[in-house]
Amino acid sequence: MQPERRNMNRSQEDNRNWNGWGAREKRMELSQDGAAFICEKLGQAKPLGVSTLARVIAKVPDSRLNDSELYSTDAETRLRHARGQSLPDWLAMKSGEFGVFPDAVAFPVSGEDIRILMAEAKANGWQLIPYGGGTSVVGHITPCPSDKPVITVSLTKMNRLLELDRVDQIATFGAGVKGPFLEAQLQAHGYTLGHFPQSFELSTLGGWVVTRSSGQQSLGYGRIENLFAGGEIETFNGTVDIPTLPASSAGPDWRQLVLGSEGHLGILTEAKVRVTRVAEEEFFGVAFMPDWQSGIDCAREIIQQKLPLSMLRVSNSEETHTQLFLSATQTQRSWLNRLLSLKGVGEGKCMLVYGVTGDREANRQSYKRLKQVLRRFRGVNTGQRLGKKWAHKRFTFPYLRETLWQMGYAIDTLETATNWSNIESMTQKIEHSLRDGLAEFGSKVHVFSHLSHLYGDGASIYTTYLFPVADSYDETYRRWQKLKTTTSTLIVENNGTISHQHGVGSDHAPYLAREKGKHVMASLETCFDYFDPDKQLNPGKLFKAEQTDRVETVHTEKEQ
Ligand SMILES: Cc1cc2nc3c(=O)[nH]c(=O)nc-3n(C[C@H](O)[C@H](O)[C@H](O)COP(=O)(O)OP(=O)(O)OC[C@H]3O[C@@H](n4cnc5c(N)ncnc54)[C@H](O)[C@@H]3O)c2cc1C
Repeated sequence: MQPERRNMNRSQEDNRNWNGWGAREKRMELSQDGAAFICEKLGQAKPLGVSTLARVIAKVPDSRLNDSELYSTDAETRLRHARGQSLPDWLAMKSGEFGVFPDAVAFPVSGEDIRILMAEAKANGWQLIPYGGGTSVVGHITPCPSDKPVITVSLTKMNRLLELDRVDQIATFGAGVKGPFLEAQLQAHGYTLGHFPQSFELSTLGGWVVTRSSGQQSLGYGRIENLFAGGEIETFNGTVDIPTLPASSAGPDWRQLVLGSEGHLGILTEAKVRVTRVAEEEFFGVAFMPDWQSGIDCAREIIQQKLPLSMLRVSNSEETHTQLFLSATQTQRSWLNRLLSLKGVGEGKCMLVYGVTGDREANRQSYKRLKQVLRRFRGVNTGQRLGKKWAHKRFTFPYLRETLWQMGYAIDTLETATNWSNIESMTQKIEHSLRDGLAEFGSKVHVFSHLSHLYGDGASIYTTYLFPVADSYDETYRRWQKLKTTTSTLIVENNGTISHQHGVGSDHAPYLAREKGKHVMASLETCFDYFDPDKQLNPGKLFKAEQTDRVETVHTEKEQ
């Protein structure tokens, strides 16, 4: 590895907020109306003081590693790779109380660099944390306290399109490529991956694969598990080449183990993905349903009829109300309300956003059928104007987090997936659990949900919640923990998955055994041990050693 590889491209690093989301120069402002709406819902709040970068750099302890050309031990670089984007990560970054830092950060440029690093790690007992874009919201990349040195391995320099096979429609990328650069490289050749998570700006292909990510247009393009065709993963037991077979009945599919492996199995260096030609036409539109139940029923009908849309999401009435306050002026809201009430859609209205992607003639047919179904469920289609607005802002919403933080409000999300027959009841339970969760502290929580990804047999429920920060970071964390624990327990106890798209990391690890059962947990651990016998890869995530008691208890309940 060459010495110049040690330090990150400083301009790229410096442009990113060190203690929040995204690029430093970007913001999402809240209108006066929007701010008043939040204050009305949650009461006035007092923001917490925020630490400075210089103060945190001064707190970074000396690295336990000697200088080497394999990695950088620079304090600021270590700090910038110590945390992801969960609410606990935000509290740590804003307060400056990071807790644990990696001892070094490596910036390999090839699979060979990673093999060398892993050989050294094996010989010296170092722990390695693979790092994509650092957008995890469940504590995937935060180092756990350890008596062994910890190196975070950033894939950021492995970001090129290495091959585009037009016959097979398979593209090979360095796994560290971020969303915009991946699409730019593909679209230059007339292709797209079509994977657009809301974190698109910063998250990477490797991160998407190993966390089983889902993009906003998964309805049309498929989730990442449909797009991931194969590639190369470096493990402590050697390189594993995953072939790109279109289909196979030759035993279990190894790709399925890489998907969701969360940096435990090895480091994905190259990912081969199934791409499609850029569509002739794409548009987004918005309809309003009279109430939540008709929104759910209409969405289910669209999906079960297999109407070929690329996206569909339905907000409940609280989310619809909130979105309109945050993004539309009073004049726009009155105009919309008047129009909708003339057509029989009133107070309980629910917003349904759809995407149509394909060739013009096919789109025309899909759109015609969509409008028929909407009418059957008494929906009012407002066409593409609001859809364009949605598409324009689809990746900017995360910037609102900083604006709200500066007003004294914390924001977080929870997500699950469950069968259609359980959707209504599950949404109610989640919202109820969050809304009343801080009553004992006299604190309000504003909660709203949407169905974000839809399937023939069910859907994912994505819930956003906001609450005023308490008068200290510790107390704010305790309140978040209470909301998270109570609601996560409720989800797994009511036939929901602990995560539809964010993965397990450390925050969801305590609930995994409930979902998988004892035998699956044990066999997964055994398999991972084969590739990482000394547990050097991202320890403390996915499986939590200290959760053994809970795992046993939960298992006994489940398997009896
Ligand atoms: C504002 C916001 C919006 C989001 N929206 C969505 C969404 O719409 N859909 C969605 O699915 N998720 C979403 N997420 C969650 C997050 O973006 C995803 O989990 C994403 O897949 C993480 O990718 P990353 O490159 O940032 O990975 P990181 O956060 O860097 O790492 C995540 C995990 O992957 C491992 N890892 C990363 N790269 C590799 C590699 N090459 N080899 C082996 N292991 C690796 C890490 O060790 C870690 O365990 C959102 C997050 C935020 C903050």
